[in-house]
Amino acid sequence: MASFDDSIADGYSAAQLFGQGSTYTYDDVIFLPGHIDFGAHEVDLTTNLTKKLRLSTPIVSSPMDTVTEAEMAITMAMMGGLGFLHYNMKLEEQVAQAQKVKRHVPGFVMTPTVLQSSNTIADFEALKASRGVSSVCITEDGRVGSRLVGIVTARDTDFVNDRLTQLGELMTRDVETLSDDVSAEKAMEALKSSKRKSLPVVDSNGNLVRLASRAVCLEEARMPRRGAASTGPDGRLLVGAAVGTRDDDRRRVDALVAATAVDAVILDSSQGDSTYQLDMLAYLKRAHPDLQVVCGNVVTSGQARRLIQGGADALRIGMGSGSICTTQEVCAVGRGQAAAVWQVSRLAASLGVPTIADGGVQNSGHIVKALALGASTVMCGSLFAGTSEAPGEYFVVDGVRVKQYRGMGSLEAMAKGSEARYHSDTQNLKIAQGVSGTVRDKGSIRKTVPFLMQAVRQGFQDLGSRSIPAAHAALAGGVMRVEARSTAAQAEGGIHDMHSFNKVRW
Ligand SMILES: NC(=O)C1=CN([C@@H]2O[C@H](COP(=O)(O)OP(=O)(O)OC[C@H]3O[C@@H](n4cnc5c(N)ncnc54)[C@H](O)[C@@H]3O)[C@@H](O)[C@H]2O)C=CC1
Ligand SMILES: O=c1[nH]c(=O)c2[nH+]cn([C@@H]3O[C@H](COP(=O)(O)O)[C@@H](O)[C@H]3O)c2[nH]1
Ligand SMILES: [K+]
Repeated sequence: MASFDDSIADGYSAAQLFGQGSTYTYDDVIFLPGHIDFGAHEVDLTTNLTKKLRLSTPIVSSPMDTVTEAEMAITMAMMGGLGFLHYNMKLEEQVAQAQKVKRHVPGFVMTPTVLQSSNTIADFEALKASRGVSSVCITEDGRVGSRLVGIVTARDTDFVNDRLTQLGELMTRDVETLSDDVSAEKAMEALKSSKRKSLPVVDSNGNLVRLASRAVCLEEARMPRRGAASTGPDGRLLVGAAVGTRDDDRRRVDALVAATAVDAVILDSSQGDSTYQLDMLAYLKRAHPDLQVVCGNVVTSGQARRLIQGGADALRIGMGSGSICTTQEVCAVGRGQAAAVWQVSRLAASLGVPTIADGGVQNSGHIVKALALGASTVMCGSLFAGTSEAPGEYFVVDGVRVKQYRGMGSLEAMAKGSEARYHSDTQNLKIAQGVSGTVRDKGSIRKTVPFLMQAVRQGFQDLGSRSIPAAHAALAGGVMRVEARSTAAQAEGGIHDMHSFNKVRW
C-alpha cells in the first residue's frame, strides 16, 4: 500500500486562494466540509451590524426605492434583521417613514381602517371592497389618534336598505377596548376570550391608537419560527436610513436624529473612499456621536482603512456586484465580490469593525459564503424585491405577476430623485450605472427570511462552525479550506442532466 502524502493538503487557505491574481466571486469559490459535532439548530447566527448594533439574524435590506420603505424595514426588524430606508425622497418623507417604523408595535394593526359617524353605509362598503376589511372603527374626526366613538361591522349594516344611512345611527357605542400598554400576548388572550375579530386599543383619553386583530395573531402563529426582533433599549424596532454626502444630507441626518427616528445611517455611494465621505463622516461623528455610521462602498483594504480611521462603525462592501449594477461595465472599476468581502473584512476585523457584504446574493449558499469569508451581515436588494413588503404594486407581464426593481443609478431612479447626485458641476450628462426592470412575485419575507436562515444554519453545520465568529476564526487560522471551482465544477454543482425538474426550495 502506498503511504499517504500528508504534505498535499485538502484545499487552500483563503489567503492562498485569493492571493493568486484572479478576482473571484461567490460562484467561483467552494468551501470544503469541516467536522460536525452539533445540530444545525444549535448554530447561533447572532452578529454585529455595526460596532454597537447587534442583530439575531445576519441580513439587512438595501436602501433602494424598490426595496426598502417603512413596511420592509418593520418586517426586517421583526425577523431579527434590519432595513435601511432609501433616500430617493424628501427629508420630511424619510423622517416620517423612519418614525412609522419606530412607532410600530409588533402583533397589532397600526393603521386600522377608520371612518366618522357622518360617513354612510356606502362608504363602509366601498372600504370593504377595496381593503377587504370586515369592520371599521368610528372616531370623532375619522382618523387614528382621535377619540373612539364606536365600531361598525357587517352585522350592523346587513339588513339596512338605505345605503345612505349614517354610520352614527347604527354603530355599537359601547366598545370593548384594550389599554395602550397591552402586550401582544395579552391582546391575543383578550381576543380569544372575547371571541371578537378585533379589539381597538385606546390611550388614557379614549383616543384610538391601534387595533388588536385576530387575523394578525393567527398569521403570526402560522409563520415559521424566526430570530428575536431587533429592538433598541427602549423596546422600539431598530431602523437605518441611507443619506448622501452633500451639504443637504447633513440637514437630513440632523432631522432624522432630532426625531430620534434612526439607529444607523449609511453613507450611500458606489465608491466610498472620497474626501466627500470622510468630511461627512467627520461632521456626523462631531454632531451626532451616538449615531452609528456605515461607510462605503469599498472593495479594497486601502479604501477600508481610510474610512475606519475616519471613524466608520461598519463598512459596506461591493462594487458592481449587484444584480441591477452596470458599474463594472460602464466604469471598468470594481472587484469580484468574494475577493472583496474576504480582503476588506480581514482588514476591518483587525481593527474591530464589522462588514456588510452588499450585492450579488442570489441564494442561501451565497449568504453562507459571504459570512464565512468574513462579513458580519449580508445586504440584499434583488432577493427582497418583488416581495409583498417591497414598495410598489404588483402587475402582470406575459402572465407573470411582477413588481418593479431598479438600480439607484438607473436613469429612472435618477429621474425620480437622485439627480442632484449625478449633475457634474459644468454639464448635465447623466450616465446610467444601473438598469430598471421587473422581478417575480416572491411572497412575503416573513417566510423567505426564516427559511433562508435555516439553510444558512445547515451550511454552517457542514462547515463545522457553530457561529459567525467561529467561522471567521477558522478562516483566519487557515482551518477553513477553500478551492476555486472550474467552469465544469460549477456546472456539476448546479442541476444537470435532467429532462425536466421542478426546483422547490422549501
Ligand atoms: N454598490 C455598487 O456597486 C453601486 C451602487 N450604486 C448605487 O447608486 C446610488 C448612487 O451611487 P453614486 O453615484 O456612487 O452616488 P454618490 O452620491 O456617491 O456620487 C454621485 C456623484 O456625486 C459626487 N459627490 C458626492 N458627494 C459630493 C460632494 N459633497 N460634493 C461634490 N460632489 C459630490 C460623487 O463623486 C459622484 O460623482 C447609490 O444608491 C449607490 O448605492 C451605484 C453604482 C454602483
Ligand atoms: O452599479 C450599481 N448601479 C445601481 O444603479 C445600483 N443600485 C444599487 N446598487 C447596488 O446593488 C445592491 C443590490 O444588489 P442585489 O440586487 O444583487 O442584491 C445595492 O445594495 C447597491 O449596493 C447598484 N449598483
Ligand atoms: K452586476
